[in-house]
Amino acid sequence: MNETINVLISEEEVNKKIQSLGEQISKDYAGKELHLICVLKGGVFATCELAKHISVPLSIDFMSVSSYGDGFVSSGRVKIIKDLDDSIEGKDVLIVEDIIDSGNTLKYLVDLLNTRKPNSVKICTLLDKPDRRTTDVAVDYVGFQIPDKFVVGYGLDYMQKYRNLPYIGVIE
Ligand SMILES: O=P(O)(O)OC[C@H]1O[C@H](OP(=O)(O)OP(=O)(O)O)[C@H](O)[C@@H]1O
Ligand code: HPA
Ligand SMILES: [Mg+2]
Repeated sequence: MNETINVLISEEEVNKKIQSLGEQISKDYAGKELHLICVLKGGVFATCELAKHISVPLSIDFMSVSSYGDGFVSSGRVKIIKDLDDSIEGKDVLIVEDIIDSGNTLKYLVDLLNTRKPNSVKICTLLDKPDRRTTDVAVDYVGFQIPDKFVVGYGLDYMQKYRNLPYIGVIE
């Protein structure tokens, strides 16, 4: 079955926003090196686009976590599918996500990464759905706040589909 998808945030708006986030992050980390952590799978498009607009030296590592399975609602259990390859000890870490919804995933990740003695841990998310938050997490860089709708595109999936849409859409 094919779902109907309406555009919520256009490709141009998304790309412009990520560019400005990259410029802000470059200013904030001037004189430092940055270690980006891409949260797979959803964070992959935002991470790649953001990295292109960051001008301080950076490295990238990948962690794969999952809590939604194929549904619209978080299972509440965050499962590590793939851990980081490299140590983050002493590094300035920036976690890059596609969305913060309940907050379960980022809360779990921040708590986990903080046990590994990084110099700092900050969060950048393309989308923030504040109405759905059940766990408090401090987010440092937000692209867009969105209403309580299930969105797809730019890394976000519904049953593993639609991640490749170059815009943010809403399933109706
Ligand atoms: O704030 P939360 O309620 O935790 O929701 C946000 C998380 O859910 C999605 O990932 P998902 O677990 O579906 O895995 P995926 O990235 O592989 O699609 C999304 O990419 C975030 O990582
Ligand atoms: O709105 C969403 N869409 C896709 N995946 C998600 N994971 C959390 N929220 C969402
Ligand atoms: Mg994800």
